[in-house]
Formats: sequence, C-alpha cells, structure tokens
Amino acid sequence: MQWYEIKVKTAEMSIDAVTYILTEAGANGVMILNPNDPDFTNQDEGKWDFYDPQNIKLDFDGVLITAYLDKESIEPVLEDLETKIKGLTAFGLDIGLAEVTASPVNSSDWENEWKKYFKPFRLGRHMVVKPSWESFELAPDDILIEIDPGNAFGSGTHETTSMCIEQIEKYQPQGKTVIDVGCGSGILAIAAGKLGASSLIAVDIDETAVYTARDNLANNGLGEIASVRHGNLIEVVDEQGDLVVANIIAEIILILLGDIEKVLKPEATFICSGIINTKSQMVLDALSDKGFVVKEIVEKGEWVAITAQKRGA
Ligand SMILES: C[S@@+](CC[C@H](N)C(=O)[O-])C[C@H]1O[C@@H](n2cnc3c(N)ncnc32)[C@H](O)[C@@H]1O
Repeated sequence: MQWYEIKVKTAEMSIDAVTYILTEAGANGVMILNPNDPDFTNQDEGKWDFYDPQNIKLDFDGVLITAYLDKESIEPVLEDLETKIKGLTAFGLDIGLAEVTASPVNSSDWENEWKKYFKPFRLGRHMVVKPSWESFELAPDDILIEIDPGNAFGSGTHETTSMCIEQIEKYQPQGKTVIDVGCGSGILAIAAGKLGASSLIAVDIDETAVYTARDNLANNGLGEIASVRHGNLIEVVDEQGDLVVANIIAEIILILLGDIEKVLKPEATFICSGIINTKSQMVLDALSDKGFVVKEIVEKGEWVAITAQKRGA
C-alpha cells in the first residue's frame, strides 16, 4: 500500500459534498483551505484542528481540499473521484475547477505533514501555545504551553479549546485542584498547571489521548502534579476539584453533568465548551436544573463556552 495526498480544487459551495466523496473513498479526514473562512479549520475530530492563516493563500479562486488515502493503485480512484465530483453539477452545485490531483507521499512524511499548519500563537492575556517542534521568543510575562497533539484533539487553535483556556485564565486556577474531563492532548490541564494550579487530574476515554496528555504534561514540567487517567469520569475520579473543565460536545456534557457535579466542590467553577450555538440552551437548561449559577457565556464563531458555579453546600 502507498499513501497518496489527494488535492481537490473546488468551490466553497461544494465543500460538504466533496468531503463526503473523499470520506467515502476512504479518507479519515480532510483539510480545507478556504480563504473566505480563515476560522474554519477542523474537519476530523481534531486530527487537523490547526491552521496558519499564512498558509491560506491559494493561487486560484475557490477552496482547496486535501485528503490522504492509502491505495494499491491510485488511477481508478482518481477517475472515480473526478466522475463523482463532476456529477455534483447535476445537483446544481458550483464545483469550481473540479481539479483532482494525487501525489505519493512516504508514510513518515505523511505523519508529519500536518505539522506545517500548526504554528505558535497567543491566547488569553499571557498564554503562548507553541508546538514542540517550533521555536518562539517569549516576552517576560508570557506563559508557555508547549504541545504535541499527535493524534489527540487539542492543539489550541480550535475555538472551543481557546475559549476554555481563556476562561481558565480568567477564573484563576492558582493553588487549585483542576479536573480536565476529555483532556485530549492535555492542553487545558497544562494551561491550568502553568497558571499555578496545585493539582491536576486529566481524564479521557481515548487511550491515545491519555498517553499523549501524559507526555505533554511531563514535557511542560507538570508531571509531578498531574494524574492522567483512562476512563469515564466517575469510574476513575473520586476527588473533588475547585475547577472542572470539559470541552466535549453538548450531548456528552449533558450525560456527564451528574458526575461532574459530584467531582466539583461546593461553589466550585465549571467551564464547559464543545457546544455548538444551537445546543447552548439545552446545556444552560441542564445546568439550571442542577442548581448551577451561570457566570458567563462566551462565543467564538458557532461555538459557545459556558462558565457556571456549583451551588453551595
Ligand atoms: C474536543 S476534545 C477536547 C480536547 C481538549 N480538552 C481541548 O480542549 O482541546 C474532547 C475529548 O473528550 C474525550 N471524551 C469524549 N467523551 C468522553 C467521556 N465520556 N469521558 C472522558 N472523555 C471523553 C474525547 O476522547 C476527546 O479527547
């Protein structure tokens, strides 16, 4: 088997349809460069949730969709892709150039290909998120989060992650026990630790996330105060936190809310995101049913983060 990088030049209107066609052909995810929408970055459960606006310069009018496929022979796949993409005109879609190209990549290049889109950037008032392979000159009061997300979600560029980090900074984790539910790369726990949390518990149901977060926490000098656990929240956490953060989708937040309440000390702060704006009311209602006081609702693009306080004892 050989890995191929597939590039499709198309029009904005056909993004969803072309993504579907590439996924059907076996791509695990796609990367979309759309100059009209520089905030739009993530198409694959976090694997490629990074971008550098500098890279969004195309030499044609339209969008570029990139995917990776491993195939014995690429020619029939290319032909099939071209036929299907051209067929989209029958649905009234503007397909733009509809140009499909493939180039072989060796697997080690492929594993590192996404790294060129992940550059250091600033978050909140003092935080700098830097991939481990990049260098960055820090200002005196900068706080560095060094991250290698690997296959786990959490490079920091996703709106939900950045809103959580900004809220963590605002609600001052200094000296506190912080629980990161759905830790992915561990970025939120790292942010809390770098801001002075005294103890960190990070949990994820995905084993890859657990070892990635463990490595990232250790590489940020937080290994000693961090405990990274594999599993569902209440099964692996019996401590209570002063601050709990969960960047998971709205539906999972609702399922976990009862358990989250148990791991929060009275009057402790709960920050949640991963909530698409059409579902924020659902989360607000569930928080209110459990007696949480909503402190703040922030939005970036179509994403919402909610900060709430558990009621007193
Ligand atoms: C959107 S990512 C967030 C990663 C990181 N915390 C961030 O903010 O960038 C959500 C993570 O939640 C994890 N997850 C989903 N359901 C979970 C559950 N029931 N318990 C623990 N983790 C869960 C996923 O495996 C994934 O790593």
